[in-house]
Amino acid sequence: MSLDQLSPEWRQWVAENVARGCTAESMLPMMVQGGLPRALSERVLKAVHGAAQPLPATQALSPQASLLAEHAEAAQAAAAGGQVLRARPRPRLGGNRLRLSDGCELRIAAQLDHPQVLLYEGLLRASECEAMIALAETRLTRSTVVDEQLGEARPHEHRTSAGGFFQRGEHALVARIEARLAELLDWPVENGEGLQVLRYGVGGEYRAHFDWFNPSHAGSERHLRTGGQRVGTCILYLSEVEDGGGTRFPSLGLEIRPRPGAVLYFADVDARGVEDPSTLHAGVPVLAGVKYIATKWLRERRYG
Ligand SMILES: O=C(O)CCC(=O)C(=O)O
Ligand SMILES: [Fe+2]
Repeated sequence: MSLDQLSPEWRQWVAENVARGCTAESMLPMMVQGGLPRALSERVLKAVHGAAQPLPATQALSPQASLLAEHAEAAQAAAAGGQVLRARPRPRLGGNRLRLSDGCELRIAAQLDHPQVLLYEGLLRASECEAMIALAETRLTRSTVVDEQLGEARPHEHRTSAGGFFQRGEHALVARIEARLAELLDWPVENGEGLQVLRYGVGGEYRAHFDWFNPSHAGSERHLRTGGQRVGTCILYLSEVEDGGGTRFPSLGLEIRPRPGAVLYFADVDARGVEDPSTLHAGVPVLAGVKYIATKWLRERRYG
């Protein structure tokens, strides 16, 4: 059957959207835009929309709890008249403790539903945090921000950190972290930007900003062309910071304090896939010590 020709991620996407009651007309453009051949997408949609029952999603890929929560959110969005524009990662929500296929054990430390924010502890061991810092140390340069009009990266007084980029899979450790995140968030490795390690000294900060590209800014176009919108952000905390250096969401009154090995995930878009202004966030100034984090932005589609 045509469904067998889809990757597990696409099978699950199809299953969820059929279960949500999305029409073939709304799903087809998203499949084609996501890189599936049109003829195959049409065959799949014909097959699934002809079926009396929604397709069961596989347990292994998505714990039931995660599916239910996501469905409830989508149902709410649909009830509010919203149409699902983009898919987004599906962070694992089931169970206080999670085990990934490479044996990594995590704990869900905090969860917020709107916007979707998850704090997982235990993504990295202490030795892995130290190894990431050591790998990055040789390539740290002054961080930049994207110019709103030109789309170019340039240093800015609002972002006083030093950073170093890693290509996807550049080192075994980088690849291992990427595989864990992909499994934890149920989002393909290929849709992720490379990991970026940031170092903030005392006074270093990243003032309030959005990670999504503002579609109304001229400079966003060239970024959106490759990989589409940023749909999720991962911040991996690599060091113990003596004082300050939290990640703060001013409109939520929420601040996450750095804890080595933990990862903060938040969805940059709401359940319909629309850029979410409540994700405004900042790296607050470091008051004592040094803050190291690794950031990964997840794109709507295959990136690079
Ligand atoms: O430093 C932080 O805690 C936040 C970093 C951040 O927002 C980013 O790199 O986009
Ligand atoms: Fe950010």
